[in-house]
Amino acid sequence: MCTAATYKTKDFYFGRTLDYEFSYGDEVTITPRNYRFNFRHMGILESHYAIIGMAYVAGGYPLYYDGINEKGLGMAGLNFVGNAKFQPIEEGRDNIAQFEFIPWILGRCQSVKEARELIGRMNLVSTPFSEQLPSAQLHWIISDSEESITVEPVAEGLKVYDNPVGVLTNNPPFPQQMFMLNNYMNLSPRQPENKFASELDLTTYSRGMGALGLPGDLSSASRFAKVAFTKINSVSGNSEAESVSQFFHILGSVDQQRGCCEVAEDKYEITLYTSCCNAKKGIYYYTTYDNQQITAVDMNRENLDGAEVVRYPLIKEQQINWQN
Ligand SMILES: C[C@H](CCC(=O)NCCS(=O)(=O)O)[C@H]1CC[C@H]2[C@@H]3[C@H](O)C[C@@H]4C[C@H](O)CC[C@]4(C)[C@H]3C[C@H](O)[C@]12C
Repeated sequence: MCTAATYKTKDFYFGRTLDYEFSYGDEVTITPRNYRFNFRHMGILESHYAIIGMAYVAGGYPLYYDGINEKGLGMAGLNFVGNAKFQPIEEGRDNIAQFEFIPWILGRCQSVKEARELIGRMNLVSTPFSEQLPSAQLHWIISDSEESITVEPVAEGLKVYDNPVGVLTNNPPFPQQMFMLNNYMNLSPRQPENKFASELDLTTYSRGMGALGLPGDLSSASRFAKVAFTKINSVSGNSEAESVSQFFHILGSVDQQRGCCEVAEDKYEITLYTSCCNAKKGIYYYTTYDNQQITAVDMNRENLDGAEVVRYPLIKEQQINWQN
């Protein structure tokens, strides 16, 4: 399972948790403007917006899981297993392989509005990256500081939904996730009043009772509600440190601890990494399961006019700051 979220203070933040039972070899990867993207059905894109994000780099090619571009647009792919369907190649449309979707959008669009236009001409096809890396069944969130959309490749084609919460998890399809928020409309960060029975002397015996009923399990539908509630009620200062800190707390509300989600005997899904991008400044912050110290990579400290990807292997070991 995975969870993605947006957050706005003075700047705009975009990030995700990546929950899985193994890592492909994730690296913070910067693709500068002149890296030649060779699209399988669309030819070569000689120059494009620079991108920073998490990727598995295979044979020099950045297979992005999530990222932002230099214009402040963010995009993340999350599992959508069983529902994701890719189309056959169609003449006259922009045929984009599933693994090319993130560079196609982040390389060419400044905003969600522009992304909608490109997606309108697009046909998402299942051309695999390689025999060893077949198409992943994903759906995507695309966000800028003003709005978010969810893109779902289903049997009928690509569905694009407005995403007013700025949150995405996994199954079921997005309209159902949104519908289920109706179940929680009564929840509040404030203490409840006794509406149950006036003749009973019911009291608030604990803080936090206004959100009693907010799910805490790791299912995708529960994480959707939990992170939406946390994000929407979040309060933080505007500074970079306060915003980044609050963002990690928002995604921390759906963190997966080893042992709580068994996927096979003795195999557990865990939060492999959590990311938080300052989309305005081009900074990719992350923590990993064993390293809760925030690490940052700033795309603007690299030569964005270059032609080769720049890779930062994750610092995965715990960094304890001893005080004595
Ligand atoms: C496994 C990841 C999604 C994690 C997730 O959503 N887990 C939820 C589990 S559950 O179903 O809901 O139970 C996805 C997100 C991005 C994916 C990667 C990216 O799409 C980039 C390439 C794409 C290639 O086609 C396959 C390898 C790959 C490198 C993908 C491997 C894997 O499918 C990733 C890493």
